[in-house]
Amino acid sequence: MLKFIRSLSFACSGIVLAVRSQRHMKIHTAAAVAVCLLGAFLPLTRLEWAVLLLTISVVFTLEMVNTAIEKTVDLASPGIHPLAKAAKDIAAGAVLVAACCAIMIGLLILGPPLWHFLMD
Ligand SMILES: Nc1ncnc2c1ncn2[C@@H]1O[C@H](COP(=O)(O)OP(=O)(O)OP(=O)(O)O)[C@@H](O)[C@H]1O
Repeated sequence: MLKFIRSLSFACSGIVLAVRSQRHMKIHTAAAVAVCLLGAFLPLTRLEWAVLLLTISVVFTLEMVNTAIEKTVDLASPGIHPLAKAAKDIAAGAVLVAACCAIMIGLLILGPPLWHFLMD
């Protein structure tokens, strides 16, 4: 049990470190808070909330994995290397794919009820 709590605290400090040190994590956090606040004012179904939360978690997870890959590459290959570039660019590309899909999902779910709310 004590080992589990220790592992949990290391994982939590990893989240805090990622949010504090990574500009993109701050942007994702601000976007996630804005989406949740907006969602709280709109009549969303449980399924829509589930999709929004899943989407937010995918973006956060990929950004943290991207950061971990960047740090591992910097440690393993401090000099310039084409494989280091490929690893970092592919990891960053994964975040970009998730972020673009998240924007589209957000528009699909929040767009119509927000439109009704503003037009009524
Ligand atoms: N060791 C390296 N060898 C070759 N190219 C690299 C190397 N390190 C970084 N690059 C190139 O420079 C780009 C920027 O790398 P950097 O480590 O600054 O990440 P970043 O995208 O600025 O991330 P962040 O701002 O989140 O720290 C990479 O995407 C890659 O194309």
